[in-house]
Amino acid sequence: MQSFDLVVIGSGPAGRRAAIQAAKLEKKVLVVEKGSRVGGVSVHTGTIPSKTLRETALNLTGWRERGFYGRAYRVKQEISADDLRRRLLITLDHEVDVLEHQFARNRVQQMRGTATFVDANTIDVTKDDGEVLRIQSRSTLLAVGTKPYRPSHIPFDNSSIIDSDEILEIKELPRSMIVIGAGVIGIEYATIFSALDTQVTVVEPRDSMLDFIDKEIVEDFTYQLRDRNMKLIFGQTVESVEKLDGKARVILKNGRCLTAEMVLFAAGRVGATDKLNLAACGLEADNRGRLKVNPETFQTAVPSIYAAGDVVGFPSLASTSMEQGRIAARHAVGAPAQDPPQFFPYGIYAVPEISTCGLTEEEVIQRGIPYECGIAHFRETSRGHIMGLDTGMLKMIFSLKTRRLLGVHIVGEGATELVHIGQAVLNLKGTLEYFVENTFNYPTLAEAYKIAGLDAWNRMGELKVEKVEPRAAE
Ligand SMILES: Cc1cc2nc3c(=O)[nH]c(=O)nc-3n(C[C@H](O)[C@H](O)[C@H](O)COP(=O)(O)OP(=O)(O)OC[C@H]3O[C@@H](n4cnc5c(N)ncnc54)[C@H](O)[C@@H]3O)c2cc1C
Ligand SMILES: NC(=O)c1ccc[n+]([C@@H]2O[C@H](COP(=O)([O-])OP(=O)(O)OC[C@H]3O[C@@H](n4cnc5c(N)ncnc54)[C@H](O)[C@@H]3O)[C@@H](O)[C@H]2O)c1
Repeated sequence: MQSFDLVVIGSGPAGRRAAIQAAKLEKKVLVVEKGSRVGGVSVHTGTIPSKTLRETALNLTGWRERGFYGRAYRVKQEISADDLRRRLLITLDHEVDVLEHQFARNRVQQMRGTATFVDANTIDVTKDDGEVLRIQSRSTLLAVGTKPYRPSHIPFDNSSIIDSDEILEIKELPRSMIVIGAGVIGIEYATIFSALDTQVTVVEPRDSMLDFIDKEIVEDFTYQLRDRNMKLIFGQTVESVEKLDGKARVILKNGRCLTAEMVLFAAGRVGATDKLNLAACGLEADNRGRLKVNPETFQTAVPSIYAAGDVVGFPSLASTSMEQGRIAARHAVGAPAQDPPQFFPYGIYAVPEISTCGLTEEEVIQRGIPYECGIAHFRETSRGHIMGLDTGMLKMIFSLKTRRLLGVHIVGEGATELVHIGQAVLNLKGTLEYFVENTFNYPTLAEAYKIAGLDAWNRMGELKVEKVEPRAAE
């Protein structure tokens, strides 16, 4: 029986980063992956495919040029599902190739099959042909991720009623679509298909969407979606979903009946822990298949077993999963990592993008911190004029007492890139003066930071600097 210092189950962002980190520390590492290719949800059905689809949709529709040439402008008149898929396959091949090369360079061993616990340090790997290999692990990292939540009362048919994995396989672009669930996945796909001129309706049981985002940003975003004729139905629960002559019908609890060519059910995800036989190692998942860990070490209740990535719940991002995997691996092999910086960014690749880092205005109020905001609209920047942008805004929140940046919130073109300037200032504990006193490239959208900084400065006034007596020459 082969034995390893660290066995990583799952090759998504958490597993991949963990395996390479442990290998760099000269440990014997094995990655077990049940999928046909390494990369996890992130590469095959999640982050990379959805972002590639978004980029293709924006390029082929000419979306970014519509500010100049009008809403009817298109780069390609008839866009097919194959047009969208073509770029996807090239991107995915490249991602897998890079990852396999990383594993090979770092001598991370790989095994294809489904991992199941025999006991806390023994794992069976069942291959596709039924062969079972037994391995021994000093430590194990569960980086098994999640899969779409598919309740039994929804008649999924992989054609007109689908989940977010199946959307990548559609044969034709639907003319109309109902998206159930206004979470990040639902909203990203809803806005991408709306950009492709699909008539989109979103149904969400809560009274609003994206509750963890600053309310003012969500309001601006919501206005933009409604302005382009997307239907957003909040506070309504779905009673039933039915197939209907090649279409689908969604009946809401209030009696409203919606019909569309396609329904995307995007009401959350569940941890992929069902195949692990957790009972054999003394662990138990919650009712959504998720595992509890120590948030500093990612150790589960069983000391030699760690869990990281989506299987441990919020924030469920590829970016944070990688970092969690790295921290877990270091702890598992006895080389603990330093605490990560306090603030990480969150990027929602909807059309338009949203990105945020630090506290929202609602959180600042809740904590009783005296504050002031500065806002810039992209149309106030010269780069915005050049790009034909009439939407997009950047908001910063500052402490009145310390003048430190507390949060940065952006909606609009380039938001997910722009946010990193604010993130750096936040984590380096910078103040309003950084934005007011620094020179930014011109013309850029980053100039919005300067404009928002000046907007806050106009309300907060000058920094009161006590006069310092010049020191005598030493
Ligand atoms: C549609 C969509 C869009 C997203 N967009 C973004 C985005 O823009 N930015 C972002 O940061 N995040 C995004 N995410 C989230 C991101 O994909 C996840 O946070 C990330 O993939 C989680 O990584 P992970 O390592 O936890 O596991 P995953 O990527 O979920 O990978 C888990 C792997 O474990 C394998 N596995 C499971 N069980 C077993 C077993 N028993 N034996 C062997 N192998 C097993 C699976 O086959 C899978 O390959 C998106 C997710 C989705 C679904
Ligand atoms: N850009 C990104 O970073 C990105 C993109 C996509 C996904 N993700 C991650 O993937 C995770 C999963 O995303 P998600 O959108 O599937 O889940 P989610 O939990 O974010 O959203 C699910 C939504 O569905 C609604 N809902 C729940 N039950 C419902 C029901 N029965 N009927 C109708 N609506 C219902 C919820 O109120 C919620 O708004 C997220 O945590 C997110 O962080 C990240």
